[in-house]
Amino acid sequence: MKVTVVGAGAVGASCAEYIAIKDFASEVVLLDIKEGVAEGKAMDLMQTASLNGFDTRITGTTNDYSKTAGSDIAVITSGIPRKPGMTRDELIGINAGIVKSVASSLLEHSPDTILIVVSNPMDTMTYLVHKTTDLPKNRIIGMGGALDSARFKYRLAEAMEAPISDIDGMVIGGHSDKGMVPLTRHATRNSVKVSEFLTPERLEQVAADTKVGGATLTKLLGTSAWYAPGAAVSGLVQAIACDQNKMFPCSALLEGEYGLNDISIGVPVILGKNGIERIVEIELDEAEMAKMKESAEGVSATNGLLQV
Ligand SMILES: NC(=O)C1=CN([C@@H]2O[C@H](COP(=O)(O)OP(=O)(O)OC[C@H]3O[C@@H](n4cnc5c(N)ncnc54)[C@H](O)[C@@H]3O)[C@@H](O)[C@H]2O)C=CC1
Ligand SMILES: O=C([O-])CC(=O)C(=O)O
Repeated sequence: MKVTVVGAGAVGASCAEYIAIKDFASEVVLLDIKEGVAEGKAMDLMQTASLNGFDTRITGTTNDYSKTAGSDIAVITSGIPRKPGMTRDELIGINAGIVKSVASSLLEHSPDTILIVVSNPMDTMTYLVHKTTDLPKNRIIGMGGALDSARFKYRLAEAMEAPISDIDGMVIGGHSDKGMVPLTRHATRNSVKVSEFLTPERLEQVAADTKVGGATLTKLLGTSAWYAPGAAVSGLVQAIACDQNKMFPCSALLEGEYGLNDISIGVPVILGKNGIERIVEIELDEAEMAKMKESAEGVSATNGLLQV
């Protein structure tokens, strides 16, 4: 199993590290345009192999796509991150060009690969890859909901003073401060609805904190987060590589599901060896459906800024 990660920055390197530590891939190739950076990070990570007990071989390359040939899965993290006070949408001008050319170079050398898009604004970058490549829709996956759901569970556990392993919950919709739709009504602590433990006001606060999870970290760090994003990507990669049939909310191209068309947005999907094995349509109530519709309008407006 060969995995390429384009962008050896904060998220790319974290993602490579988690993939290696989980030890399910034979090879991870890191690629970056900055001379020597991918090679350096790959070497540094390889020097953790005997300490962390993995056999995955990590190599780095400066923009040589021939080294990525035959990748089963390729992750796109190349592009600029936001700074405090910015929205993810503001990154579109620079990141669209990068994501489009990276996807095309990857496919030249790995025509059968499954692409995972991470660069922001992620739903729109995923849509861009759908529009500019001829890959079937199951092989283009946007990562956002897995991360947002992890943050939702963190906030729920914090509010309930419960261990995170007790909590289950999911965030769908667009990966943006306003567009996320935390499914509070469906969230549970060991199968018991979270509304049994928390007041409606506290649950509102949990949802609000979840939605600005990325912005909160960006303010603290001066750039956006990387540990949880890297871990979330590694979870998707593992589900595909190991044909786990695991369910994650991912940005997927919709053709009528949830009443939406011609948009890539976060919905629950089953991930296995073919990428998106299927989209899961869960029953949403009127309020949840209205939030999803509003979220989709936001993503569509950003898609409208693309020049494709
Ligand atoms: N979807 C999600 O949930 C998340 C998305 N992100 C996004 O991921 C992206 C990367 O974030 P960070 O790793 O923190 O940024 P970073 O600045 O640390 O790393 C980005 C890397 O991309 C490289 N790069 C730029 N153009 C390239 C090209 N044409 N080919 C190859 N490499 C290229 C840069 O040299 C840099 O090393 C950002 O757009 C950020 O907003 C970050 C966290 C979560
Ligand atoms: O907040 C950002 O810009 C990066 C990101 O998407 C996240 O951490 O959720």
